[in-house]
Amino acid sequence: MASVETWVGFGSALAGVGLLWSRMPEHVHDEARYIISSLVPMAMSYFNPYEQITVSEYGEERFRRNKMFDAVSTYLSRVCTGGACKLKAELCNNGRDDPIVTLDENQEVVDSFDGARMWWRLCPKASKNKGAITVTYYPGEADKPRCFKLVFHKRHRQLVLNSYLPSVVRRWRELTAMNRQRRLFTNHANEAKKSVWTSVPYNPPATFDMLAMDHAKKVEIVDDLTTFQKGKEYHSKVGKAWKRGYLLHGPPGTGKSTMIGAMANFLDYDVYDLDLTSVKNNSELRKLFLDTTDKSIIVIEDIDAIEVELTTKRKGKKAANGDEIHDKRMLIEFSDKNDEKSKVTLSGLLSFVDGLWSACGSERIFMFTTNHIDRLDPALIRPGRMDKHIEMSYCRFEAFKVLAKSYLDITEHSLFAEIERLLDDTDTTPADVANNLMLRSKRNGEISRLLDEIDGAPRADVAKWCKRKRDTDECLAGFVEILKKSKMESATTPMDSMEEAKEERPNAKESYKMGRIYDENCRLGNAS
Ligand SMILES: Nc1ncnc2c1ncn2[C@@H]1O[C@H](COP(=O)(O)OP(=O)(O)OP(=O)(O)O)[C@@H](O)[C@H]1O
Ligand SMILES: [Mg+2]
Repeated sequence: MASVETWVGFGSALAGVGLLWSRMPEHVHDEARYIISSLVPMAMSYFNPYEQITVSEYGEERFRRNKMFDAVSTYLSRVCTGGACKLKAELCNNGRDDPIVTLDENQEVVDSFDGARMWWRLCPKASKNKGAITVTYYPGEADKPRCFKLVFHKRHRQLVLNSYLPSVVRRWRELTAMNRQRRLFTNHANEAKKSVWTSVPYNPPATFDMLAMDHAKKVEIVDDLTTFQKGKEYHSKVGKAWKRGYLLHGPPGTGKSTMIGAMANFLDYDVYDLDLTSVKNNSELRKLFLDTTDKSIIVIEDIDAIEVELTTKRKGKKAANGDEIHDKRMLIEFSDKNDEKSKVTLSGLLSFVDGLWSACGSERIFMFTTNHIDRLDPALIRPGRMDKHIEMSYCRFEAFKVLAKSYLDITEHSLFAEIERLLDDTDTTPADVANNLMLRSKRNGEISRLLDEIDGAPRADVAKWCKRKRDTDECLAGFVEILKKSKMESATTPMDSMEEAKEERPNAKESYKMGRIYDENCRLGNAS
């Protein structure tokens, strides 16, 4: 009976509040609604005993990837997938047969730490404003990136912040050190037209031992790299960013790319091969640089071709005033410059090499390669800009001996003296020499005959057998003939016409570069 009275009293009180509400002026309604809406979450959080931490894939400013996200992802996939029923498996191209298994989106897993329970969930990418039209500076910015949500009891807040999360990061570092796979990254435009890195496992076969070049120069480079790698304290003592810049220059086929592979092997660093043609502007370039990791080599190949593009922008005014433009590639690029779509500038690039931004990150090596050092902007080659200029040159006898050892497994031969003389008289690249010391195409028929003869034997055995059978004398004699021919040709071709021919006929690589620039212009709608 008493309870019925209570309900009746409660009903009349509600009716009274309703009447009061309807009599109140409109602005009081708004005020009251505001107070209620701010009180509700407070009341809810008072009664809710759980707290939540979000670990987003990208930082708030969407500028760089959140390493904590990677740490949590690796940690959970190694430690907590036991109780999960929705997983994702991926086979990495690293030669291993065991797939990498990670949590699928919206799958919740439970971890325990020091007696406390932690609930983790991977939330998918979501649109910030469903149905609404959002105008953003960057395409794709309207999306909320993927994130991990960690839920735990309020009383474990200090434990989570001071012990649990640091232990997740520590475990992540241990796991990545244990399963480290060197990677080769390259940038390309994603579906949102932003340049992003993608990577593949990277195990270059090149080492310094097989690199054909002047021995003293090789030792100097190896010493330089060793000093750099051990230079953490030295760099912080002298207040210098822990980075080093190399400019590799020399004709095509002299081993510049091979040298990068050898350096990556020697230092055990990742390689970032930066393709400037797919970077829209300086801010995109900055984001790419910030997304690189420590202990890495950042490579810009053929800087002369790209640099034409960059310097044209700087020299654009001069050219617009009517100066003659001699370089064909410059003309192609010039049309691009005028519409201001591409705004990567040389100064933007250099700010990472030795400018303000170079201090972001440590233990990084910048490598620029070029076939034409004489075509580079003086700003790029001025003293102190790149720490070391390394010239990769034509193959002389010392370098030849390295190749003979690698390809033919010999250190002495009666033809060596003649080869030494001929190499001094001709400009033969190590790539040409290597090519001539390999099983040449005219022997392909011979190989297939041998394969037929020993039908059924395992391929590896056949290959070994063929290699043993290879006639070193014949190979070297053939090489001597090629060198003699090339010496005769260079003696009969007047120097001037050789230079002209070089200028007029771009080699395959230059055509490729021109094609790449042309394609880029087509993409931007500038091709004429
Ligand atoms: N110095 C060298 N030592 C050993 N091998 C070499 C050397 N130079 C070239 N080679 C051989 O020639 C091939 C091509 O060389 P590489 O790509 O390194 O030349 P590059 O200087 O980078 O040429 P480009 O200027 O065209 O990029 C290599 O795969 C390697 O087998
Ligand atoms: Mg190269």
